[in-house]
Amino acid sequence: MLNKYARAFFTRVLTPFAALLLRWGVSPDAVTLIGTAGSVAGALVFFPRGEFFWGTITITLFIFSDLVDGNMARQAGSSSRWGAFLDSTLDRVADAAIFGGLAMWYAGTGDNNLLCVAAVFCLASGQVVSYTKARAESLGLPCKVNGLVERAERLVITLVAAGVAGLHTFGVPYVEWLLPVALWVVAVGSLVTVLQRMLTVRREAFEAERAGVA
Ligand SMILES: CCCCCCCC/C=C\CCCCCCCC(=O)OC[C@H](COP(=O)(O)OP(=O)(O)OC[C@H]1O[C@@H](n2ccc(N)nc2=O)[C@H](O)[C@@H]1O)OC(=O)CCCCCCC/C=C\CCCCCCCC
Ligand SMILES: O=P([O-])([O-])O[C@@H]1[C@@H](O)[C@H](O)[C@@H](O)[C@H](O)[C@@H]1O
Ligand SMILES: [Mg+2]
Ligand SMILES: [Mg+2]
Repeated sequence: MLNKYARAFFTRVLTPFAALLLRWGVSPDAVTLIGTAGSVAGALVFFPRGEFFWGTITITLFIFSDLVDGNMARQAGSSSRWGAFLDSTLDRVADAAIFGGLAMWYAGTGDNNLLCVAAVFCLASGQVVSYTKARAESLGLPCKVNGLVERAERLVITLVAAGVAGLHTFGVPYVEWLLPVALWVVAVGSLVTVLQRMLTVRREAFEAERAGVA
């Protein structure tokens, strides 16, 4: 949904910045790599210590690189299969660090086994959501449904909740429940998305076989 409705807005806003980076000689691959490194560092330095506010701010600053790298490649006319592979692969790394960092907090000082399980479930199911599409496409099937909770939704729900919950450290009351709620929403939403994509690919596979496509 966000991919469909918010992408045009962010493309307009980020295009001048992407053009500036190109003028400075920065490559899209460098932006992909630096953005991932910053997101991973923000997640693994701050989240396991329960510093959700600063973790979210750091990750948010770097994660927008995922919108900038493709924008740069398109402006430069250098979009490539390698770039697409690098972008998607490193997205998985950043996602693992974000939900892994939250799981580490709940497994340690956060001391909540159930929420640790929820965070691990978000990590695993998010990777499976992405895998369903990648594997379908490798088999020549389009996987035409994106589903309820794509990556942008998983990140926005989790990061908004983590950022606001982190204000608890500064004395803001009644905000810490937001992160647990977000984790359950993302967990259930990702499960629904996996099922939506699996059913779609099943139908597409049977239709392709009936039509005699190998
Ligand atoms: C009080 C609370 C306030 C809260 C405010 C919250 C506001 C929310 C703010 C922002 C919402 C942001 C939504 C963004 C949605 C955008 C949707 C979207 O586009 O999603 C997908 C993208 C990128 O996808 P992808 O990488 O596939 O696209 P590219 O454009 O890069 O194209 C890929 C192709 O490009 C080529 N290529 C790429 C790279 C390369 N090296 N070479 C290449 O050739 C190749 O052809 C590729 O195929 O974006 C995402 O998935 C990222 C989502 C970002 C999510 C932001 C999360 C931040 C949210 C909230 C933070 C709130 C902080 C609150 C703090 C609270 C304090 C009180
Ligand atoms: O499939 P998903 O994880 O919800 O969503 C993601 C897409 O929105 C994104 O464009 C792509 O670069 C990622 O690798 C990933 O596939
Ligand atoms: Mg990108
Ligand atoms: Mg990406």
